[in-house]
Amino acid sequence: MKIGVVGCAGRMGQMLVREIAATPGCTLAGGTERVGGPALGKDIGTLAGIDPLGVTAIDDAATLFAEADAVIDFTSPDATVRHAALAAQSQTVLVIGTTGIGPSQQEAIAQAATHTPIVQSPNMSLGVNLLLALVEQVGRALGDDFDVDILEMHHRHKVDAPSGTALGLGRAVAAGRGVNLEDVWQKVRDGHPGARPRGEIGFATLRGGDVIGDHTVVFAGDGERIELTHKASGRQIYAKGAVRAARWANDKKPGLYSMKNVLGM
Ligand SMILES: NC(=O)C1=CN([C@@H]2O[C@H](COP(=O)(O)OP(=O)(O)OC[C@H]3O[C@@H](n4cnc5c(N)ncnc54)[C@H](OP(=O)(O)O)[C@@H]3O)[C@@H](O)[C@H]2O)C=CC1
Ligand SMILES: O=C(O)C1=N[C@H](C(=O)O)C[C@H](O)C1
Repeated sequence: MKIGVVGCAGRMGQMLVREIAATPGCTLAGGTERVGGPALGKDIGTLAGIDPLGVTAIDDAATLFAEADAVIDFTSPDATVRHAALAAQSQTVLVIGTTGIGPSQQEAIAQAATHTPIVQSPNMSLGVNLLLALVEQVGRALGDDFDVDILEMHHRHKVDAPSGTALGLGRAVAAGRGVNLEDVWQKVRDGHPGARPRGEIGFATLRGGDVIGDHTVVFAGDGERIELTHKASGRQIYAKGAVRAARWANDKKPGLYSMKNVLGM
């Protein structure tokens, strides 16, 4: 299976190139970077810190989509929407890990998925997807007798907040309680917000250093507290999940899928 990587010089792009090169049955179809980017023309293996692969980074995503069976995208929301349109045009499988995607961008992705299989998840790791299932179950069992806040910490370079995973965890708790996250979320507390309303789902965002990704869901009741935590110690968990998703989607009908589908959860 030929897999392409858009944003191949990024933190996740490099990890994906390494993962694809090491996966039997997969070959690298190529990689892109943005127009004018410093990685253009460089070997994507060298960029990823492995032996040269004889494939250089290009800025023409349409060519990559035409050549690849699947493309993996961990870039930025605007770029992802353009890539989803190209995937629809060429009917290429697309795996989206990019977070910080807004409602109108999400609609464009859903539209593209009517033409080709797209797997989208804010976190491709097995552990976080298990955590999503657990917090939905705990949210359902405890209801709003317990207050829920979601804490996340990431490296200093991260540009979106709260993280896509934190929002996904909030959505899972809300689903367990039978409410919409958007009706109950509190993404920032500042000044004099007053006492906590019943049913609120809060978020706390920490940024610093080289933290890869920590998430904790706190269920705080009277006299007791449950905390469910996931800590990533390497980015390979995300790359492994994304390559697995690309291979899984290869024989699927057009549609918008999640890691839940890929993992059969
Ligand atoms: N779902 C998951 O499991 C995970 C998701 N993520 C998400 O993935 C995204 C990327 O994260 P990360 O790798 O750390 O970020 P990086 O900034 O390191 O990588 C993004 C790369 O995409 C490039 N890029 C931007 N626009 C384009 C374009 N139009 N065409 C081609 N390349 C482009 C960037 O280039 P330039 O630097 O020039 O802008 C950069 O090289 C984030 O949204 C992050 O939250 C991260 C880890 C796991
Ligand atoms: O930007 C990151 O690094 C990560 N982003 C994803 C998110 O926003 O949840 C997943 C992971 O936590 C790493």
